[in-house]
Amino acid sequence: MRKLIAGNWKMNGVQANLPQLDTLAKAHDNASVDVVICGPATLLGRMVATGLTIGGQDCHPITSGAHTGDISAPMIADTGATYVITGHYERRTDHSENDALIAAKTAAGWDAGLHVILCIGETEAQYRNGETLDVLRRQMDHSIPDAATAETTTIAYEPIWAIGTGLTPTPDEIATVHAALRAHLTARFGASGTAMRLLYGGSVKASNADDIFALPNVDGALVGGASLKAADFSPIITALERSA
Ligand SMILES: O=C[C@H](O)COP(=O)(O)O
Repeated sequence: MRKLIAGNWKMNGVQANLPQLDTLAKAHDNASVDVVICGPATLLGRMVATGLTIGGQDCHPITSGAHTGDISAPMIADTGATYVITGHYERRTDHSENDALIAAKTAAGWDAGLHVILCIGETEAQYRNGETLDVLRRQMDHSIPDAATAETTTIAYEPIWAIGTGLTPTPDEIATVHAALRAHLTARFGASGTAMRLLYGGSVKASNADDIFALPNVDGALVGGASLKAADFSPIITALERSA
């Protein structure tokens, strides 16, 4: 399986930031891993023009209609983007998205021909109470539609308490969680579950990337803050290439 590194710009980025992508595109035009930037909807078309692989950060579960401010999966695909994130914790929290809605958005992404990066993760309280694996299995069972395949879907494990905090689980904890996720995916989806990429996300940076990418069942990363500047993101891409 080809590893994947995805940058999530979240609600950041205006036209003045596009040269960051030109720098990345030049530095990694022959990358041995898949490199994706999930940008703000306002910039997707311009981001596609850089030659990088581009994704959206969310999509509506239906294709069109009276939903002011929303963006559908076909609209994302129309920009030339080929990926979309669903289930990110900030969507689950800021917009009260539940697993059923995330499953519908995921299916909508597939229908539009987009590869979906579906996020799961536990809160700090759930982590402290030892509920992590139960929470993640429940999220996977209810937010990943039955039709998921390795070709259409990537799962990103993002402990909520690690997002943007500088905190990360220990390498042993990440390895334990990813092994459990892999076992669960294989039990449900067979060979496709074994081949489905599993990303780690949450405070990934150049200084911890090698340790995280060396872990079994870590097939890449979903990177937030450190994906905004080419100077920060490029060494993380290179670290993933080293591990591939
Ligand atoms: O989508 C990315 C994640 O939320 C991780 O964000 P972060 O790298 O800023 O912690």
